Amino acid sequence: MASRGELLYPEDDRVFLEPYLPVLNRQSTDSGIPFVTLTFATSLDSALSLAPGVQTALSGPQSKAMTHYLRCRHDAIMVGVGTAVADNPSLNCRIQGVGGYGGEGLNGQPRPVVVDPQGRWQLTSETKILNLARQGRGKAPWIVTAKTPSAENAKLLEEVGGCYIVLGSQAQMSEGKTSIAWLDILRTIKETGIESIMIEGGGVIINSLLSVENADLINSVIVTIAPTWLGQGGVVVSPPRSEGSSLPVARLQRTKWQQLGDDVVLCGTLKA
Ligand SMILES: NC(=O)C1=CN([C@@H]2O[C@H](COP(=O)(O)OP(=O)(O)OC[C@H]3O[C@@H](n4cnc5c(N)ncnc54)[C@H](O)[C@@H]3O)[C@@H](O)[C@H]2O)C=CC1
Ligand SMILES: Nc1nc(O)c(N)c(N[C@@H]2O[C@H](COP(=O)(O)O)[C@@H](O)[C@H]2O)n1
Repeated sequence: MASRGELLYPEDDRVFLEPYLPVLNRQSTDSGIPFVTLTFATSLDSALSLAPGVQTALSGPQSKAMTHYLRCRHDAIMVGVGTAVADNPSLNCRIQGVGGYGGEGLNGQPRPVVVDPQGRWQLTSETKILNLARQGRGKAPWIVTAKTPSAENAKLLEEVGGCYIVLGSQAQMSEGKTSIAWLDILRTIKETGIESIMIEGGGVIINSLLSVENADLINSVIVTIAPTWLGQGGVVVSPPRSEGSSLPVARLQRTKWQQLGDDVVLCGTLKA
């Protein structure tokens, strides 16, 4: 029986996901980047949320439990600053038996990583990730940035054992936006000892990773499809086309479907 908000994801369902997950206890590989799983929940009109900055529950209880199982199968979990600001997420794993939720220490908890190149995320006493780290219910976050962090943010982060990863020299400015090449981000993450990472969103992150230029960095894609439409104005998954390429958008291989409650979970691979 699950307690304290713990989620249950049955053993039988776990078997289905196995071909799409990093190998358990695998040794470090020399690929230069971690195993990358892109995973998110979408509506039938490809929306992640009703509007930018609005958190929207799409997953039902079973697929939510599946997402939490994925969290315990990766060393790290990444979101963009848009998601961090909109959702104030926990980004921990609330599966029964995982460290912080009935298990020992923080064993099984992923490291939250937030991509925030311009220091938009203001940490406060209300920031859930910090409070969970303080309570031993999740790991302290790392923030990938291009800017020297504010003294207030740095203090709050360091107090719970988190840190900034400053990639200023790799950052590029275009039309007022700062971006860092995904290869640089993922290489740096791997150098810290992270062997696998699940990337949850939001829209900007997913669309840029699914562009033909970056899709090769992704091993698996696991999408929860909720049987609903969110209507116009939402944050949608619709990657840019690469006009010069023979394949203008990414396409999944080795696809499989699983029904979880009313939701459908689609798994596939991208890396050749
Ligand atoms: N349904 C689902 O599974 C999920 C839904 N969401 C929703 O998505 C929405 C947030 O999405 P977005 O606004 O698109 O924000 P986002 O979470 O994708 O963050 C975008 C920001 O991340 C930074 N960033 C992304 N790629 C970068 C790169 N290569 N280099 C440097 N910085 C980079 C930039 O500052 C960019 O503005 C929210 O409404 C949230 O609730 C978020 C995650 C999952
Ligand atoms: N799998 C999934 N289903 C949904 O319906 C969602 N809205 C999301 N959002 C992602 O989960 C994060 C919230 O996680 P916590 O429960 O706070 O740990 C949110 O920030 C999105 O990354 N995911």
